[in-house]
Amino acid sequence: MATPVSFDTIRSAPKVLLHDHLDGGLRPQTVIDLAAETGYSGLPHTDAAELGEWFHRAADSGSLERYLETFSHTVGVMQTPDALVRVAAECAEDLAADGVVYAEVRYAPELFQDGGMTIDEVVQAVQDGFREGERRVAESGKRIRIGTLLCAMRQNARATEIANLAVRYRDAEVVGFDIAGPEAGFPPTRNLDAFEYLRQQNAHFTIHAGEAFGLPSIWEAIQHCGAERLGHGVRIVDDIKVDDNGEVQLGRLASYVRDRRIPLEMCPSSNLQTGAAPSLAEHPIGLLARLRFRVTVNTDNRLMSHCSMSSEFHALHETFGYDWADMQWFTVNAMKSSFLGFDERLAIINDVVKPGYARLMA
Ligand SMILES: O=c1[nH]cnc2c1ncn2[C@H]1C[C@H](O)[C@@H](CO)O1
Ligand SMILES: [Zn+2]
Repeated sequence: MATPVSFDTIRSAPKVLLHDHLDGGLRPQTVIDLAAETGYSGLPHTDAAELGEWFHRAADSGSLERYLETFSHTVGVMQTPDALVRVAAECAEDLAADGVVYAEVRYAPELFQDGGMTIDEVVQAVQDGFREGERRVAESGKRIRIGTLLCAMRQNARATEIANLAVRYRDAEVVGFDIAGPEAGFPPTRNLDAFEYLRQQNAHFTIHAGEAFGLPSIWEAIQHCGAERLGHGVRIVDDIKVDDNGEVQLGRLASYVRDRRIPLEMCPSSNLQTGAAPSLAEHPIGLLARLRFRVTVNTDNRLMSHCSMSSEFHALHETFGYDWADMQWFTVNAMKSSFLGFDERLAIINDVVKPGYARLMA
């Protein structure tokens, strides 16, 4: 008989995470410890439970801009190499404890230079932290692999420099590039040089698009910039019509995204907080999964959204009735869409993901 689906059994299932921000996933106690160690005095609370609650409430703002304001505190305490090593190592441990077997964790190196670190020192510290975290996880008898994506912030003008950094560290588990930050007023085409450079280097990139802004942003990300995946991409539903009889009609852009199997890095809890979807029941993931878009499930910011891969899967199970087969589908979708090489993706799917779900479904 199949294992019943519950939060605890979902935690034991192998999961793959493609969209998680390093500076959005700190443990509240770590924020407090690092603030004390580094002399950061701006925290609204010094009790871990209260601080965790504060992040969640403050991020629950209905707007992406206000949601992003909460990052000033996490970024504020991540300005030394030691802080970055600790945050990255704990990130690997927390994800592994939640049953994540492969993750692509992203961050913007340019945000961590206030204390004088060079951009290379930032990347090296984060890489050291992830390797340390992977080692601790292996010691505990589990296994996780973490690739990183380097983000450039839309509002700054350093995309080409950060793209170059991603290429320089591509053989050290930096698997790709992204642009993040406020979407309205900062179209991805501002960074065309960076995307052109990455394509010439045969490098991988995703773009946050179609979260706070609609179809033009998605269209630019794919057709002008050449994004392989879409961060969020929820607004692709604006190009899908469902009539009163339930008949579905896809516009040209939605068809293109589905036909080309362009992965959607969907982050349901985050979308509820920024106002990109009104409720989980009305979240476009239901329709997009039913239409067999290449949907993946992600956390975005575990601290701000007070979530994990397991809590996202569990909420989706309760809302849409997704079962183990659906969770395996999301997980295989994610692994197929990762920026690892083909052989490595296949090995994780065949050796880890499929046997894990087979056990749960047996
Ligand atoms: O959902 C998001 N949309 C756009 N930008 C975001 C989102 N979540 C986090 N960020 C920003 C804030 C972080 O400081 C930055 C790099 O991780 O990315
Ligand atoms: Zn994001």
